[in-house]
Amino acid sequence: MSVGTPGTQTADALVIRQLHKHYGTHRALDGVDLTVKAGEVYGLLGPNGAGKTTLMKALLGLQRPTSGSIEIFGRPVGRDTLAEVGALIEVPGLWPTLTADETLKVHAKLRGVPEDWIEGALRLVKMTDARSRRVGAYSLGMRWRLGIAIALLARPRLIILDEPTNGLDPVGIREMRGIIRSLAGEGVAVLIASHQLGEVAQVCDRVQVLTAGRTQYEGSLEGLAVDGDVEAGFFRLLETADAGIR
Ligand SMILES: Nc1ncnc2c1ncn2[C@@H]1O[C@H](COP(=O)(O)OP(=O)(O)OP(=O)(O)O)[C@@H](O)[C@H]1O
Repeated sequence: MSVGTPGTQTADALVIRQLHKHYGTHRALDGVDLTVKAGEVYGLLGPNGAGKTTLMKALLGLQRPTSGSIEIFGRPVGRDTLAEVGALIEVPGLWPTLTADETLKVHAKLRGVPEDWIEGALRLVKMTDARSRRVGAYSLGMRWRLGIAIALLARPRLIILDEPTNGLDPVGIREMRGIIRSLAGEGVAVLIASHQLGEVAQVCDRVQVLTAGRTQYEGSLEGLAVDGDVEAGFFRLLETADAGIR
């Protein structure tokens, strides 16, 4: 399946510069920079209240930033750029009595995409065998995969996943990682927001740690490590940032 057309335009799928969002005197985002390239998996990590949802909403055009810029494939956020974006916020609500095939047909009609694109989306999430079963009988992991297939239907070149591991068991998390890597292999840019380091970090090429709207770290996962321990480095960073706020 071809989702998007890697390499035909700029390699930067998403460029965020000096993004600020203030609610009154509260700075939910305080000068965040972030770039995700085509074929890259980027993890936005931070505790509750760090500003991840605020950033996602801004890049989906749901919220106007106080200042700063967001470009998707070189253009400011708007109707035409959002056609390039697929998003999955946790596990989607699905109709239990429909099969995966029927569910995707409904979404194909709603998005105005040809039905023959369904096949590729199902293959990418490894659901061709389960396509004729009713969604009500699916495990949470299968529902998540169907959610991804829905997000992929319109062949987006940038995928945004908010807390993708919520509720998934270890098998589901492993499958999720495999699917995310396949997407990146197809040239899709993937932005994952999560408050969990362990469950998503392994799949990321680069991560950014955000606390209270500020970037505390950006770079490779290894660079976050203290004495070779990435998790220890992550928690030390959160504690240091927390102490700075108090
Ligand atoms: N509409 C709003 N009005 C005022 N403050 C808000 C509003 N939305 C978010 N905030 C505040 O902005 C900060 C960032 O919130 P945000 O939801 O973006 O964080 P988050 O990292 O997504 O956290 P969570 O994982 O809990 O969703 C928080 O302090 C939150 O209370």
